[in-house]
Amino acid sequence: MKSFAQLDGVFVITGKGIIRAAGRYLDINARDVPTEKGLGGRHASAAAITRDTETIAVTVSTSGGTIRVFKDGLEIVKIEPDIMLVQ
Ligand SMILES: Nc1ncnc2c1ncn2[C@@H]1O[C@H](COP(=O)(O)OP(=O)(O)OP(=O)(O)O)[C@@H](O)[C@H]1O
Repeated sequence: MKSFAQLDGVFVITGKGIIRAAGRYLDINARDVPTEKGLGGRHASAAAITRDTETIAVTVSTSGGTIRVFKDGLEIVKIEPDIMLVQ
């Protein structure tokens, strides 16, 4: 998985956690999706695919490592890497 993560594009993972594909391009119209200022095409298309299909999308930003989860076209979780809680 680590080496496939080097590919451009997204992983497609089933609800049961099985990876179906890697390095896929999301061919979707992301123009009207509300994403945070400064985020690019990858985050917008991740949000858009959850608006148009029954999916969730998880992104890890290459600039800073912020993790976001999108559902129904909206960001529902945001985890900043410097606020990591260790139990
Ligand atoms: N619709 C898409 N499906 C899959 N990959 C995409 C899509 N749009 C952009 N990417 C890829 O994501 C990478 C980052 O693109 P971009 O900088 O526009 O996204 P970003 O949302 O700012 O993400 P990051 O914070 O990681 O840079 C690029 O290599 C680009 O090819």
